Amino acid sequence: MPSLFDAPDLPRPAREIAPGVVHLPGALDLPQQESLVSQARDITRSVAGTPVGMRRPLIGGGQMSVHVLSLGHHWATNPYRLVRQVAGHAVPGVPGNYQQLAVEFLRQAAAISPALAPWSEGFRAEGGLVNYYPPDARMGMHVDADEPSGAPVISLSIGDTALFRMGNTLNRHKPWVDVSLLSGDVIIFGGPSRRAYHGVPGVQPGTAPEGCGLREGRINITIRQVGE
Ligand SMILES: O=C(O)CCC(=O)C(=O)O
Ligand SMILES: [Fe+2]
Repeated sequence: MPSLFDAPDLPRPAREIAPGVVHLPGALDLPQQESLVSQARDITRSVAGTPVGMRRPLIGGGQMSVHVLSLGHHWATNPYRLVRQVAGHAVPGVPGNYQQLAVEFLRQAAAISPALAPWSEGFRAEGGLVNYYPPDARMGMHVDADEPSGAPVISLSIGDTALFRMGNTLNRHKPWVDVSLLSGDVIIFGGPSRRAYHGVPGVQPGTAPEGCGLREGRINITIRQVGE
């Protein structure tokens, strides 16, 4: 679906794509991307085959095409609640470097979007999700409603280019804004868009740059504050 994606040679300034949503193109250099991928891979391996390992969650009637690893806490069902361990297996912690990255990108984003300014100090990286998108994966429109906190979500993209769709707070339909996320791009969403619908309609296979740490597919890391 290349027609969905921007021409790769267009200038890509840092900008607010919707109220409280800031795109920081190329915010992570290749060595940073490579080391985040290798760190995520080590964590994933350390819990592989356990109930807190990377998995493809069931949602509604189907199974997600994206593989998900929870960091810091895990959402259990029946009853729906935050847990720190599953069947005796501890959920892997949030790596310390996520806190520093979150604060750095929040400051950059707050300088562009006044709605994010209240969060440029005091953010706590209490939870994280590592999403792995195989080349044909996608993520449907949804709201990130699991965290009681209204703090912004800091979202890092590594690997294949993704089409990211930021919608509205009312429903999963238009109006929305589409933006191509290249390897190393960061999106921060908060303020009036913290509970907006968003999703990833597709990933462009074969676009991961040499040296990012991934040969194919895409990794998305989100860093989240959970409590108020
Ligand atoms: O992969 C992305 O860029 C978005 C991921 C996302 O929306 C989520 O994990 O809640
Ligand atoms: Fe999300």
